[in-house]
Amino acid sequence: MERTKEKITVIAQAEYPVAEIGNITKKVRGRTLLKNVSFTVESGEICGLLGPNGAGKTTLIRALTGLIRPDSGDIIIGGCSVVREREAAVTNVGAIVESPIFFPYMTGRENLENLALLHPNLPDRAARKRRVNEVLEVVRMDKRADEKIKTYSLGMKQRLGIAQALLGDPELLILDEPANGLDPIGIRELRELILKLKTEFGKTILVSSHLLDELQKICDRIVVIREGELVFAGSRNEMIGDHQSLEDAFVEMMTR
Ligand SMILES: Nc1ncnc2c1ncn2[C@@H]1O[C@H](COP(=O)(O)OP(=O)(O)OP(=O)(O)O)[C@@H](O)[C@H]1O
Repeated sequence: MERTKEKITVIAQAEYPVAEIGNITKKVRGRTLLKNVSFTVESGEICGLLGPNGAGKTTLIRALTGLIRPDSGDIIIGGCSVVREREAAVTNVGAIVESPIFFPYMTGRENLENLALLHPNLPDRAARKRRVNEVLEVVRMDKRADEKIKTYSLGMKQRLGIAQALLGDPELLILDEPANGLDPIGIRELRELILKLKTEFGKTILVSSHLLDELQKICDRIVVIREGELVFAGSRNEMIGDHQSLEDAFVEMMTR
């Protein structure tokens, strides 16, 4: 009997998208930043969000994290509406939006323990300490956790940012331009971490970047927006089609 129940839960999880963006429009001072954007992010996938400068990627990510409210349409994350049940919906999301901000004179661990106070599912000190240890290990920052942030490289800060995003064990992890400013070693470490989060921890990840080679290496699906409108949503291989690379396909799509 118990086994049947477990099975049903697993099937149900796999059947529904982790995030459903349904026809969202956002206007600011008469200007349309997002226009009827719809797509889904499926469970366990890495979805790349692409678009030229000013396309609306960060605006879309701000809507997904509940920082701004769409004028129309809805976003459902983990079954909860960001518009109608904002708090419940955003507990299903962990995000780094551009470079994460930490207190430089505190250690990585102290910063995370502070941020863990914001999570309702980490009610006591022992639970917070345990979770902070876990996420530090996942991002391979456990050995440097007791050093001050001001001694960290950008790559280490980005990994700590991902650790912060994982604190609440979210269904959906959103990374806005996480590779910005990283050197090739930092980019490789970040790529390995993102892939590990998918394969070992089953995370669903939405990642925006202008580094199309990187997205080609890690993404299962691609969503492209331009001037606030969706121009493509499909598998990475569908997007590449007959082109040599994702970059070629993207440039062709943008100049068509
Ligand atoms: N609060 C705001 N008020 C007015 N315009 C805004 C506001 N926020 C963003 N914009 C404009 O909306 C457009 C989309 O911005 P957004 O930051 O979402 O683009 P992006 O795709 O993330 O760009 P980039 O790749 O350069 O980071 C830009 O033209 C930007 O100037």
